Amino acid sequence: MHPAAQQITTRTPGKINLLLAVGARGADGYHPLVTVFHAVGVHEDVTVARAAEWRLAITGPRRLPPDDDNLALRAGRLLASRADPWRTAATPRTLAASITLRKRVPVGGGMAGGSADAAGALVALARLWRLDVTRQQLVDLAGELGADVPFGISGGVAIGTGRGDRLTQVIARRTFHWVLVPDAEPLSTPAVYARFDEMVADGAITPTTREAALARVERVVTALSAGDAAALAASLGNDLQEPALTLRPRLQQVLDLGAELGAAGAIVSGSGPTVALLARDAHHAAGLSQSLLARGHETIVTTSSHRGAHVLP
Ligand SMILES: C[C@](O)(CO)[C@H](O)COP(=O)(O)OP(=O)(O)OC[C@H]1O[C@@H](n2ccc(N)nc2=O)[C@H](O)[C@@H]1O
Ligand SMILES: Nc1ncnc2c1ncn2[C@@H]1O[C@H](COP(=O)(O)OP(=O)(O)OP(=O)(O)O)[C@@H](O)[C@H]1O
Repeated sequence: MHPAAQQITTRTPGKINLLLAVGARGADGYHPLVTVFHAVGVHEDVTVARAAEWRLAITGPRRLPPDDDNLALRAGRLLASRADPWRTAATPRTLAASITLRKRVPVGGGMAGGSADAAGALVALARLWRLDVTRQQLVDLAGELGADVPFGISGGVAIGTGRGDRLTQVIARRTFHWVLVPDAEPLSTPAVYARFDEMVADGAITPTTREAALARVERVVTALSAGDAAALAASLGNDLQEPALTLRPRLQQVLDLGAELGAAGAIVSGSGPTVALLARDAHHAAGLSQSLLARGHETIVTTSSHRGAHVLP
């Protein structure tokens, strides 16, 4: 047997929602969703090392203070509290770790960066502690941390229902090219859902029924499997886009600019404020990015990512 690794690093993708159909708020405060998650190559790396007590450090181009509420720490503590049935002879008695996040996903950007950190921490710690736990058991635990966390583990393309945490994986090996435009200020996910509720109450928008949502999913999945960027662009949809735009009106200018510059499609990612522009190919993406940079916008050029949280060699 190999000696137990003292340090493990995982890599986990951020996401955009190709489709985000939102139903009416339920009694539990959550909205029933039908969504198509699409992982992109903007990654969070989570390094864990054996330690006597919990520690957190944050590095990388996107920063936030390393406080006790960080989702990666919450993930670690949750796994430690549930680990007993999964212990092996190689599992340390004290389950704590030092966690280092290398963040690349915009913070509070609607791309599930914090969720990716939690997903990456679960996979990394399960390996560090030599737990006999299945990926599905980790996915189930992930759902307790947040609606977007299970997808961080599975990655690729998945249809999400329930709170967005019940996943059905879609085989989609084609690669799509995206130019992401982050906004300087985060948007709060609960605030965007609350704005959705206000707009529903005002009659400005209507929640999407499950039947309507499933028909839209089919269009997205067909476009994905054909590798057809134009068809995918035509099938993109986000019910949180209007609420996000009323909270952050300047995002409309980015959407309009994307269309003007010839993006195949333009959508707010999840609860925003990051805008995702779909390009025809890598060359088109590079050109779009250049034009946006020349107009003073930050951009991230990326593609579909086919793997969820995985251990780096
Ligand atoms: C907008 C999305 O990113 C789309 O994938 C997700 O729905 C948000 O997922 P998340 O940030 O992991 O969400 P959680 O941390 O579970 O919940 C944060 C808050 O978002 C709202 N929320 C979330 C998911 C959902 N299906 N309905 C909701 O209303 C609730 O107000 C909740 O209190
Ligand atoms: N590891 C983390 N990385 C980023 N934010 C975190 C983390 N842990 C806790 N948070 C808190 O969660 C908030 C939102 O985080 P995140 O970057 O995941 O937003 P998001 O991408 O909009 O989320 P989602 O798309 O899942 O709704 C941050 O403003 C921060 O206060």
